[in-house]
Amino acid sequence: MSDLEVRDLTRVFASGDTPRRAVDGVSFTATSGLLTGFVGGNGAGKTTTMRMIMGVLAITSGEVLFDGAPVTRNDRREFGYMPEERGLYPKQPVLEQLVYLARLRGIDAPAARREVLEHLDRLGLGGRAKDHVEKLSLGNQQRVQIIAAVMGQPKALVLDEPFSGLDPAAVDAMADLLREHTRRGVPVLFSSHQLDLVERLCERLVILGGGRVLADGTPDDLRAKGVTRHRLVLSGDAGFVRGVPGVLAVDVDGASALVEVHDDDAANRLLAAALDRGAVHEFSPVRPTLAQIYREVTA
Ligand SMILES: Nc1ncnc2c1ncn2[C@@H]1O[C@H](COP(=O)(O)OP(=O)(O)OP(=O)(O)O)[C@@H](O)[C@H]1O
Repeated sequence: MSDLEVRDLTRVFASGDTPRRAVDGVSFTATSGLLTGFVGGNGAGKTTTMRMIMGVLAITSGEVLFDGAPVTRNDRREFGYMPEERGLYPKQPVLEQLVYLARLRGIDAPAARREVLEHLDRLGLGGRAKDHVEKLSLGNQQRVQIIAAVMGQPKALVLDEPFSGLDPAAVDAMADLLREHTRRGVPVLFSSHQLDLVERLCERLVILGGGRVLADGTPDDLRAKGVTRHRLVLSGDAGFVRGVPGVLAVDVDGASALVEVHDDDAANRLLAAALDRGAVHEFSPVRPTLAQIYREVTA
């Protein structure tokens, strides 16, 4: 069971006269056996962080640890990496290319062929083994890229946007595949802009903004820190909620309102005012979605 950890990781790009801190003191752990989602807006620093983890970009300061010790070249050789710039050769057949990549990882030829064919079948590409990569749709090329990253029992997986461009069936197949790796005790770190997907899949989350960690924890931890909203459903019009002190009306639609209450007193005032007007059919907390938490922490 080996965690992948970054400590105070920083990368400064010298662009003209004004150096830019694209990653600025980032620390987090991708725990072994868990799926960690890495989210953040465009330019937040996710790709730069992953490149430093993989050693394809020099670190300005800070460190990357694997299994509690500074990561070595040999460790990284055994990590599965899916880079942002997809690195397939367009004019080489799929099977040949994947077998070649597997052999670079030290897998012998028959085992490599067996593993590649199994993965192709699993991801619905069994009939495309002899096609050149360039003949595949972008989503199917993405599946090939994923296979390239997960072959040969990697010790950790670092995947930059592995789900982008995949259809729902491929997302499910891919999620199953990643879970198999977490079950082996491997840390899996993946970046994504698809918050609904991250919410569904991840056991841990790291939210990055402006090169810094804005929030880090399990989805439940982050939800507990977010603002809880309440849904109020009445028999009559709910528009009065707009005038209750300490209550922010997020959405009012006829007899139903979604509100944020600042404290328990405001909640009591709201409920009393509602009861004065007639029957209250529902007054219940609404768990914040990851998208809502994301908006709050990146605001
Ligand atoms: N080689 C480079 N030279 C100069 N600046 C760079 C370089 N690579 C990245 N940057 C800058 O670093 C910042 C972080 O970029 P990065 O690609 O890591 O973000 P990201 O979170 O992966 O974004 P996206 O979601 O858009 O892929 C951006 O402002 C980017 O312009």
